[in-house]
Amino acid sequence: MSQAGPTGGGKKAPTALNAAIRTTRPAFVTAIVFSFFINLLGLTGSLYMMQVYDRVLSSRNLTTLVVLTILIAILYLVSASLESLRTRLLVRAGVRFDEEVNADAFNAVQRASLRQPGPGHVQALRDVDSIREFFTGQGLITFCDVPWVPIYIIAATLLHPWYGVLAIFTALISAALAFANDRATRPVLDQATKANITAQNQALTTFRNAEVLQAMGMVGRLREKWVKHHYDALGHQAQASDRAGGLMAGIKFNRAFMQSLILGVGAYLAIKREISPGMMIAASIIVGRCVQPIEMAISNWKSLVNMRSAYERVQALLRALPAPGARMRLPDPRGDIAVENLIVRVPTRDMPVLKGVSFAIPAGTVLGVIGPSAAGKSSLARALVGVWPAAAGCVRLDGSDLTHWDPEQLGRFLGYLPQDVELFSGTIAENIARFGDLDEAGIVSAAQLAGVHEMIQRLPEGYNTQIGEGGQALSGGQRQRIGLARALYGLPPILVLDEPNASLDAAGEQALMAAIRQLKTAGRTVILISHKTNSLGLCDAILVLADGGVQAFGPRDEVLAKVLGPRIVGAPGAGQALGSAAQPGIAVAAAPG
Ligand SMILES: Nc1ncnc2c1ncn2[C@@H]1O[C@H](COP(=O)(O)OP(=O)(O)OP(=O)(O)O)[C@@H](O)[C@H]1O
Repeated sequence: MSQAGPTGGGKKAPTALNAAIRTTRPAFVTAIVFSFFINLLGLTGSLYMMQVYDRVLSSRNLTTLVVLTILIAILYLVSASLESLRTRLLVRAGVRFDEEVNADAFNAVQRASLRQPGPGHVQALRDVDSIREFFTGQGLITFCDVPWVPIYIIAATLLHPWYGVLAIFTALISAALAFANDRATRPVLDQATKANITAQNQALTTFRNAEVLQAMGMVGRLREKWVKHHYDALGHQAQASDRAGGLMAGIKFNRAFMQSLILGVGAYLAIKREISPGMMIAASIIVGRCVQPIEMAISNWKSLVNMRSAYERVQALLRALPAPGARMRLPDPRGDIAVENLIVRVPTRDMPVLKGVSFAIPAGTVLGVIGPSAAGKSSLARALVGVWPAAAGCVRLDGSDLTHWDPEQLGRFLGYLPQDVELFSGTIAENIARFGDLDEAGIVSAAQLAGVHEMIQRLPEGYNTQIGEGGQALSGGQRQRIGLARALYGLPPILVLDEPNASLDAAGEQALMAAIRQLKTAGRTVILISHKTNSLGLCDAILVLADGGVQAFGPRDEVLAKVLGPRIVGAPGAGQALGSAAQPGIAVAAAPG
């Protein structure tokens, strides 16, 4: 096994995968010991045959036959029990293995998805399954049998040294073929797996946009893209099968010829009276069993190669995105926010999207964030809730750098409504309660605050309505309002709302304004990103972003006066003026306070 293989983590930092292997190693070692006895008992068939041929047939003694038959039945029963125990042991070890690694793998997939959104990272969870299945299924058992080939060689040698030589020769040829098989197929199978993963990911993202494909006749073109990767995978698989096919033919020849050769050699030795006919039959079985584990290993080689690639992929992911160290529990935040010279990069790009943003607001402030498209408003929202890390500078919450908080603890104090509201499969109540304990009063009051309680009550199952994958059973506006209720759940001290009114009707907007007013009364800090301007009237302060930098920041009227000129602040249509005079592309109107 390579350095990165399941038994060795090299000099690199150990991961949950190493820990899982370490925890389950005793079970695997026990399974190997069981395999020893199972293989030892595997000799009983040939010994029985030898005794029947040489003892029972020559002496015509039926009592011996009965005793031998009872004995072999007992030995077979022991062997079957050991096999069953071995399977149970491996299955339980598999569960323990999974328990050790699944949380870290899931969290690493989550971190990877934050860096680069897409379905591809989920492959790591499938990879953990393949590793577990290898270790607990036929894969490991097959390879457990290989080390006991020497037992059969010794048994064959005890029958006659020539058989020992034949057994070694046969095992060596099979091993050479297995090695050749690995060399020939591993790189191609690796490429096939990669192409397969790419094809599957592409299909996943394509079908997520099934409506767009249908409406604009894009199915054919996107299918062509998928087919390219799919054929790529098929081509590599075919190439691997071609290469393995030739070797399998060699293996078949080896097996057939050796069986005959062993019988031929046996006949010669029997004629020379060096062995009995019973020994001749037993030897052909024993030498055959030298080849069997090796052949099984060859046919399971693909699963070993796949497991090894899966292991390396998971290990690489866990190493690239290690779990952050434990954080000290900080006191519950009030909601003071200070952003200090914040530089943020899109995780997949070098170019910063926020280029030294600084501002500070005390707890209880409602801050409006405006600016043209691509100014960096959503990027700032992501940085404020700790989704995108600061490349330089920092975001402070009650004076503590955001990175000093335990994300799970911090999450309770944050309400975040992203621009693209993503709800999860489950009930409305579960979604509002963020899939935590269902605090019914809290759920209803969050829904009421978001102005969505009546709408939920009109649904057939009310709060228990299943909303389907991604909330597909709801309209865009409903999704946004339930997303708002989720953000408001538990009245967190800080709320970051990214275009919360993008899909709202007039009633929805009114509910949103009422909610912000109540949040303000309750002393919550609200960051409100909006292209719509009727919400600006509720803001205490305004931050104008442009090209990733702060263009203006301060009390609402001051900023508007600075951007628009004092004469038109608060005047009807002021937003239009801001939109055209200062920020092309934004319609900002000062709303009644
Ligand atoms: N996931 C991403 N991958 C790559 N680039 C991104 C990503 N998200 C944002 N960007 C880039 O970052 C810049 C700022 O985007 P951001 O979404 O923060 O702007 P915005 O001000 O919220 O715009 P809008 O008002 O249109 O929502 C843009 O140039 C955008 O291309």
